[in-house]
Amino acid sequence: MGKDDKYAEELEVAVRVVHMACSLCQRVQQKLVSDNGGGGHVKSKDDDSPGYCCRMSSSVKVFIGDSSESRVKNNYVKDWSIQATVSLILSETFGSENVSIVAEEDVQTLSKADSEGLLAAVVKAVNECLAEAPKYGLRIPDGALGTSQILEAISRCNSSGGPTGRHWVLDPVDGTLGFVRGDQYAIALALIEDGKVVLGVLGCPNYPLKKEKGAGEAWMQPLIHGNKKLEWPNSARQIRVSPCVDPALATVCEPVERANTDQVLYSRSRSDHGALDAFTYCSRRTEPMRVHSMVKYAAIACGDVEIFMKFARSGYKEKIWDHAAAVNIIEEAGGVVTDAGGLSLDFSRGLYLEGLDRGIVACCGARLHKKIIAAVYASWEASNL
Ligand SMILES: Nc1ncnc2c1ncn2[C@@H]1O[C@H](COP(=O)(O)OS(=O)(=O)O)[C@@H](OP(=O)(O)O)[C@H]1O
Ligand SMILES: [Mg+2]
Ligand SMILES: [Mg+2]
Ligand SMILES: [Mg+2]
Repeated sequence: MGKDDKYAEELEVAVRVVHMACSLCQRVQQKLVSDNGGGGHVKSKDDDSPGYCCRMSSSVKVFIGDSSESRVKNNYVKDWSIQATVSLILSETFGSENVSIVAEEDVQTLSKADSEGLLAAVVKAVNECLAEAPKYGLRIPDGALGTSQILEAISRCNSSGGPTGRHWVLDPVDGTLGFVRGDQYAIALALIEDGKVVLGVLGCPNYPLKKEKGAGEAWMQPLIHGNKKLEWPNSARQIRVSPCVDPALATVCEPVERANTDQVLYSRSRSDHGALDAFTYCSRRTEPMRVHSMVKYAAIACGDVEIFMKFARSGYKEKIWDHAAAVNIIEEAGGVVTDAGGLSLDFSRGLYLEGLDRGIVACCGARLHKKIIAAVYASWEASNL
């Protein structure tokens, strides 16, 4: 989160609306986990790619895979609901003509004739969520909202960002698999102005709060379940990245799903060239911390781990909503995030992180980052010999 006064109102609203979204997600996840007896039914993509299955409740069978056809849409009710809620609150606060939103979910599936049930569920969830808004100190539209208003709110999030102007960037729920497993997920809202991320808020309802340190311009605070005085920013405490500069002592944070990461650079670096292996190099001390979602970045920002590297498989283009809020928080907490070539991520070129060199390297500080980039180069060059 940037604390620049220029964005004080935006940050205030972003924190509050992400709180509301967390509250919605917690209700849904608790029900999900209790219905399926603990979330342990979900198989990973590694086990059964691409169409592994998960039982969400006694009556619903869920298929999750890489293609949208195999997703069970019910699981996206919360995503659409959060997207609608954020869109409505931002429009109400700043005026819809001033609000441009880039967000993950589209409205097509929901608008189809056979999606009446889904749409009804979204309308119900949004109205329930909005009813809580005053407790979070947020202004809401008058009266209960109907389907057309909610569809409109979701479809308004159709901006594709770009190099000029202000654009909100939203991932309503990041880490879908973590969510259905009853595990880690995140709600991510950022503001980009003229191509730069100027504030980011990450809601991580299942991430434990423990560290008592910090001095940066990033904060973490416990989730507050809407009461008259939302204790933001009073109950927030500043966070700071780990001071570690030695790769041999650093802990790496990894995705849970190996299918989401390259394994290209990873396996190349493990070939017989005797090359420095960037991955083993920086994970000698402990086992990697494997968590779903942008919580990986949050873990660096608050000093729990030191390194996160993501080298997506070739052909996969990273979307800005999967990184914007988290990158801002790491940087404000003293960390560094670049591509594998050492250049800053470019949020100014639309929906995707265009021009990304191989992948993303996030570290707790510049000194460690420099060493990791050098290690990645060494692995890369050796593997291309
Ligand atoms: N093939 C592939 N390669 C790389 N990245 C992908 C891929 N497919 C999906 N995604 C994006 O990854 C987001 C989830 O990543 P995670 O780090 O949470 O994955 S993991 O659950 O820890 O394995 C996930 O975000 P959400 O859709 O918001 O959950 C996707 O944006
Ligand atoms: Mg995501
Ligand atoms: Mg998402
Ligand atoms: Mg998704």
